[in-house]
Amino acid sequence: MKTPKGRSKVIPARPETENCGSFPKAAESLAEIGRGFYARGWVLGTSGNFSAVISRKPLRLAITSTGLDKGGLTAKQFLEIDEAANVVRGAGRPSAEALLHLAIVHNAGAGAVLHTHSVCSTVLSGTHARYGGIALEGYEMLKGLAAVKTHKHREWLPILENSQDMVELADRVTRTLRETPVIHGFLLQEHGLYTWGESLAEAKRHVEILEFLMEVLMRSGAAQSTGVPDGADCHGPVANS
Ligand SMILES: CSCCC(=O)C(=O)COP(=O)(O)O
Ligand SMILES: [Zn+2]
Repeated sequence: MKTPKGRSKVIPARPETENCGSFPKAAESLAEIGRGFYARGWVLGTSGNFSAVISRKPLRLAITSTGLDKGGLTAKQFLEIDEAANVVRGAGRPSAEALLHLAIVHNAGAGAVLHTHSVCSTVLSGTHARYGGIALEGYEMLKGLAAVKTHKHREWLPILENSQDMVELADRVTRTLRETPVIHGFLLQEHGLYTWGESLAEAKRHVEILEFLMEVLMRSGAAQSTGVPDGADCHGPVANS
């Protein structure tokens, strides 16, 4: 590309290429993030899975093996997979949800994909399933999502019906991402949260922001319905007779 003065313009590397090129480095960073999420209670009981793009052409992901306790996650427990979820480095089976990671990488341009199973995402994805998603609006923390500049932003977190058929589910994930390209994550009903980012750091931030906002929603609901005496209105409890 030429500048108006005819000089070649240096195009900065896209942040999404940040993870590329080093499987060991990506696995190390993902393992550290996974242990942190376990400590927060977001990936208990072997739940959750994590991946990062390490090469785009050909497509290669570092991804967790299936069935791991995330509390002691290490870099050695990661596998390298290709665009069809075949293992090309390491021994073992990749996450059962690898096809969802690939669908997100393909259709959201993600450089990293993180999946958590917090109590809040599990509860809210059930209570809000009949609305098709959760609208998050008015919170300063929304500005932690990529490209969001104001608390007035309305973030739509779609809820997809859960399934054990990963081919079918990956297909619905793909359709959701094509139909609503502005989202930063989605919920699987009574299952958990998927979010992603151009870089691993961005994906981690998105988990923290979305988990925070879901916890706020849960606690706000509880705050409104607990400690309020029967028959009370917003001016206080009814007088004792
Ligand atoms: C008790 S976790 C059930 C499976 C699941 O939803 C999950 O996130 C972990 O699956 P993986 O195959 O990645 O271990
Ligand atoms: Zn899961």
